[in-house]
Amino acid sequence: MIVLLDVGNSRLKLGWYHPSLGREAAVHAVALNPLAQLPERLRKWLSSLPVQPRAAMGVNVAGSVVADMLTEVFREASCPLSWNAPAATQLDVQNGYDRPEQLGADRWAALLGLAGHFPKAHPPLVLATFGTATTIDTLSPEKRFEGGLILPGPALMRQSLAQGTANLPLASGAGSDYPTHTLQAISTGVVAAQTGAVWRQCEITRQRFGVAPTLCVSGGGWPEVETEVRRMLASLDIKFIAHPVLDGLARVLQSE
Ligand SMILES: Nc1ncnc2c1ncn2[C@@H]1O[C@H](COP(=O)(O)OP(=O)(O)OP(=O)(O)O)[C@@H](O)[C@H]1O
Ligand SMILES: CC(C)(CO)[C@@H](O)C(=O)NCCC(=O)O
Repeated sequence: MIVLLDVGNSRLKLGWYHPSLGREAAVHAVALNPLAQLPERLRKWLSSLPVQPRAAMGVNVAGSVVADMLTEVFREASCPLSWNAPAATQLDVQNGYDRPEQLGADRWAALLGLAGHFPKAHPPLVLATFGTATTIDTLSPEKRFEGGLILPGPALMRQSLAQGTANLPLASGAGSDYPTHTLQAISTGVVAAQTGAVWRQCEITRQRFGVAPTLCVSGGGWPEVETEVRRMLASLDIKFIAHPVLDGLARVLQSE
């Protein structure tokens, strides 16, 4: 059994892969804040596993302090931890970033996972992930990563308005076509910004490839934007993928 880790900006997502059983569907999330509690939480999770893992593989976008902390916990558990880094090509995916190593390791693993969900010929794919940050990445029919957007995720957008202005509250709640009070105006604005960015990438991708993309969506922020995305992009085929990053890591292990 091999542990899979997706170390994001706010949370660590943990799963496992078994060579004959594949990837376990259930995923356990651990907050990175407070960081001092992370080792203990991780040890507890490790000791709850039915079989002690022999190795771990992950991606990390949370920086070297977190990476070092995790490496140490896994070393103590006799379970060496390796990191999957973005490359110019890996498995069946090509990386179109100017400097492939600059691409977030989570985005790269998610693209590897995405490609695995489409083993046969497919239209262009747009993968929108609504996490701490939102990323909207395009994979061509030839499985080349063409590039993508980074913007604040829905929660970060709402927080930035509350922190950066004198009068605006931390908003939540349903949207409206014509918001008539402040909370609604903010909630609607945030969802519209997320949806607009997705719409732009889908439209640009349709123009580039001459065929509508399949929109794949993921992340804890998806429920917040789902109604609006489905409304504004009603003509598109939309597919939810629960854990593309861990799917990508499992594919890497499967190929070894
Ligand atoms: N209780 C909640 N607290 C904060 N965000 C929430 C909550 N419920 C849903 N969300 C939404 O989930 C989004 C965060 O998504 P997700 O949990 O996938 O990210 P994350 O795992 O924290 O990100 P990262 O991978 O960068 O650590 C927020 O932008 C927000 O819209
Ligand atoms: C964009 C995030 C924060 C999304 O988690 C992460 O993938 C990251 O830190 N990326 C590095 C920069 C880039 O992908 O261009």
